Amino acid sequence: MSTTSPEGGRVGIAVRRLDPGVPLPEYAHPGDAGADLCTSIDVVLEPGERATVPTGLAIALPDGYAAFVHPRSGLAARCGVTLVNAPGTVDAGYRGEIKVTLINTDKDTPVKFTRGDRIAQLVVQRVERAVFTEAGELPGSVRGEGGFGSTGGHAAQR
Ligand SMILES: O=c1ccn([C@H]2C[C@H](O)[C@@H](COP(=O)(O)OP(=O)(O)OP(=O)(O)O)O2)c(=O)[nH]1
Ligand SMILES: [Mg+2]
Repeated sequence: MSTTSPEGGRVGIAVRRLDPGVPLPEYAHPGDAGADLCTSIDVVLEPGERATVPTGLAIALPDGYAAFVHPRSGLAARCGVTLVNAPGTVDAGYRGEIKVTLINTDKDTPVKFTRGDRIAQLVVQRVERAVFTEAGELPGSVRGEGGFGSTGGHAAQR
């Protein structure tokens, strides 16, 4: 099966279930950018704890694509659960299991996930490969070297 043949205008991605009971990534609505990923295990995150959680899935992305593991905003807002490495990058050549490194940022409340719960979302994107060429000087720009808050307006400074 080709991973590059578009299906209904979408890119086709081969998915291997390492755990036969887990669902494939699924878009909850038409037009969603992220397809939900589920945990293949039961896991409890104590306050402040992180864990790398298996999804039971491996994928083969076509060359020129990458997939990014993003947090779910509902989990972040309701429970304080996010990803340590948001967004996680899944390379086109990666054939291992997709894993999700969750952290419970809440100070008091443990969060329990049961096998099959949606824990993150996968955004598939085309990506450019760059050629990095050393240069003694860079072309000028309006921003120049200003960064890291150079435009001001940070709450902590008020
Ligand atoms: O949230 C994530 C992030 C990465 N990966 C997998 C896919 C990716 O292709 C591989 C390597 O990720 P990354 O390059 O971010 O990690 P690294 O620490 O640089 O490892 P490596 O030395 O293997 O590149 O790990 C996941 O399953 N989930
Ligand atoms: Mg890497």
